[in-house]
Amino acid sequence: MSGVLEARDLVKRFPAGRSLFGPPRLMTAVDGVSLSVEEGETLAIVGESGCGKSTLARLLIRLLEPDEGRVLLNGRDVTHLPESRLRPLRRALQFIFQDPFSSLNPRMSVGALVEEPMRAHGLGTAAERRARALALLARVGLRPEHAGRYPHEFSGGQRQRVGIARALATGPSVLIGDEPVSALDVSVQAQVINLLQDLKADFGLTLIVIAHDLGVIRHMSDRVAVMYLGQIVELAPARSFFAGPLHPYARALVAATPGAGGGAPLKGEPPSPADPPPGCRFHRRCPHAEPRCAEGRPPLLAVGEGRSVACFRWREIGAGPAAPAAPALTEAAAARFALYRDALDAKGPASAPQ
Ligand SMILES: Nc1ncnc2c1ncn2[C@@H]1O[C@H](COP(=O)(O)OP(=O)(O)OP(=O)(O)O)[C@@H](O)[C@H]1O
Repeated sequence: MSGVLEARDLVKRFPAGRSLFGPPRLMTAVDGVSLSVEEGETLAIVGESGCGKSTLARLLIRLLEPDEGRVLLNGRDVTHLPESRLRPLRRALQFIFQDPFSSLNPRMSVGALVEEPMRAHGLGTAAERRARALALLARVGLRPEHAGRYPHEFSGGQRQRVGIARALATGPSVLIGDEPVSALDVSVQAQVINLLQDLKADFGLTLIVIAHDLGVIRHMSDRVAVMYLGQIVELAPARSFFAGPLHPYARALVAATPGAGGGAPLKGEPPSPADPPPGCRFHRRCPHAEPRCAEGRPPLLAVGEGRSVACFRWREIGAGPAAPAAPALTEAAAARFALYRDALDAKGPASAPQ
């Protein structure tokens, strides 16, 4: 595997209101993130609301320009390419939005919505675009007659399928899903996750998935990056992460997952990114904190077996009482995944899923 997308020391600041005197205040939404997304993997980015997941994803696909650091696509520095030269990158990196309804133009038919990115990128003739749109709609489980209908005529799951077909239209190599299933009913979530998994295999895609739900992430990711207040605090293969996270924040996140059997709950709210604590940003909420944690920022260190952790005490914590293991999918959810797969095998993708 090689790095498709690489972040090097990315920093992104936003205005954080005005102070009475002096310059406008800034908050650092992404604070020194380095990361390599490997070809063909599914990388999950997790963390509490506001920790910078979406900002990081937007930096990676150059929907935002960083204040510091670099973004590399297939080894090429694309950090400061002007919009006029971002066309190939826009083709290669596509976004799946959380709320498919708000991301789809209600006045366009579904067929036209899937054709539009191809037209925008000057791909194929009108007939070729039409044929490809129909093929993509079929591939995501919609029928040819759906092409003439409008987004409001579809269920949430079907609209997300349209969003996925549209994202695939330009032949991207990387798909980024920002909470791609969190707006959907639980039963439909499983179908869309399985669809993404199948598409990933068929099209040789690399997936970056932002999600709150660790059950979803456990089911679909190869690696997990945990963010806290703009920084990555743990990066690990999903299997070892879910067998026992090392960073105290990651352990608390996993322990808080329904079905994980509890464990030390997270104390308090995350601090404001406009006024982060010194040292380790988690130390005020950390049950393992000691004085040095308030003084210096622990670096994200490789600790073997492809894992990295930003904690001075990871070794003692890892060797301590068993880490909370993330719950497996509930039996009901697992059965739904299996059912969906069976249905696809038996009838093909046009079996009108929700
Ligand atoms: N365009 C913007 N202008 C000002 N502040 C922003 C902007 N975008 C994000 N922020 C702030 O940056 C921080 C990180 O936001 P971001 O959306 O990246 O977090 P997140 O982890 O994706 O959160 P969520 O899970 O709630 O979407 C938040 O404090 C947010 O308010």
